[in-house]
Amino acid sequence: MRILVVGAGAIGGYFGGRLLQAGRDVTFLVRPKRAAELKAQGLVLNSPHGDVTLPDPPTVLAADLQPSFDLVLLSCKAFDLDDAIAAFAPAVGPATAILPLLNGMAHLDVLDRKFGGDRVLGGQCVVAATLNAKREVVQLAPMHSITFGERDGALSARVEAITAALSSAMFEVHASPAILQEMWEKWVFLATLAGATCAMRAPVGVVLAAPGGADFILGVLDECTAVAEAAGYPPRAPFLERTRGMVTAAGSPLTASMFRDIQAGAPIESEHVIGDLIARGEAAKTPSPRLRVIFTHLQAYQLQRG
Ligand SMILES: NC(=O)C1=CN([C@@H]2O[C@H](COP(=O)(O)OP(=O)(O)OC[C@H]3O[C@@H](n4cnc5c(N)ncnc54)[C@H](OP(=O)(O)O)[C@@H]3O)[C@@H](O)[C@H]2O)C=CC1
Ligand SMILES: CC(C)(CO)C(=O)C(=O)O
Repeated sequence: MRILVVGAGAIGGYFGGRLLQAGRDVTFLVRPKRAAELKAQGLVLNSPHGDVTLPDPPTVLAADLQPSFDLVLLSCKAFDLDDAIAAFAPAVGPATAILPLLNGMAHLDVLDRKFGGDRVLGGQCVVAATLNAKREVVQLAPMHSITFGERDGALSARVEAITAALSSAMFEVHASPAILQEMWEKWVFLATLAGATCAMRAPVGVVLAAPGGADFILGVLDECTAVAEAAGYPPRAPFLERTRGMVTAAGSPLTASMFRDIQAGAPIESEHVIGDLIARGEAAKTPSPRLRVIFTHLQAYQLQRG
């Protein structure tokens, strides 16, 4: 299976790197600066599962991209989605499947409009990864999984083929018959975690130690849950139990990738992760007052970045 990984940042570099390490046919669609970095130093993964340097990984620039690939693994940030779509579109043929790993949901509509819903799978990943100053991929915690599936729940032949192609590359792969539900739950978790830790500029444990911290985090979780319910994807009880446990664990160092982006002064996916949730809630007459404050705070950060 020919796999095009769009972007070689934190998650694209991590999952694409593990696939390459496992001998899969992987090419990274990158921009010139990242192409030069990968050429010079290889793709370096620093990970609790073992460090590896993959010298001279296969890369391609948008201008040189030829049809067609079997699978596009989309790993850009939401604010780069339009550019990324323009870049990888030539790689998409009649049988290409597009598997996005972005947080949030709105990218599915954008991909559907451009390529047609039949080509677009649902997907999400769980990993904590970042690029360090040397532009190496650093995995910050052991968890690493990709969950994906047909949005109508079918266990199709291409889902089986993609499962086989992604398997045995160190990370977990789950083919899900309920991928939209899983994406909504991931969104609820991520929006709670990113919203609360970014607004308070502190990991979960520190927020909890502050007066009103637990009420604040659980209030954000309730608001995100209410929006998911209004959208027809009520989070399931085991998910809520697990999530409540994670966001109320005393002393927890847990943060979100958005928190790391703010610490680095980088752009953030505030519209995609928080703004879109508020908008969907308002459309369903489900107000999210805490999320609105968080969103204003995040947009003020974005404005100050210029
Ligand atoms: N980091 C994490 O731990 C997790 C992140 N996520 C989600 O995954 C998504 C990606 O996040 P993350 O990996 O952290 O982001 P990064 O910024 O680390 O990586 C995104 C990469 O996409 C590349 N890119 C953007 N546009 C293009 C383009 N037109 N052509 C080629 N490459 C392009 C960027 O390239 P360039 O270097 O040239 O800018 C960059 O390397 C987000 O939606 C995030 O919320 C989900 C789970 C965990
Ligand atoms: C919550 C987490 C770590 C799970 O993968 C994530 O998606 C993020 O930080 O962006």
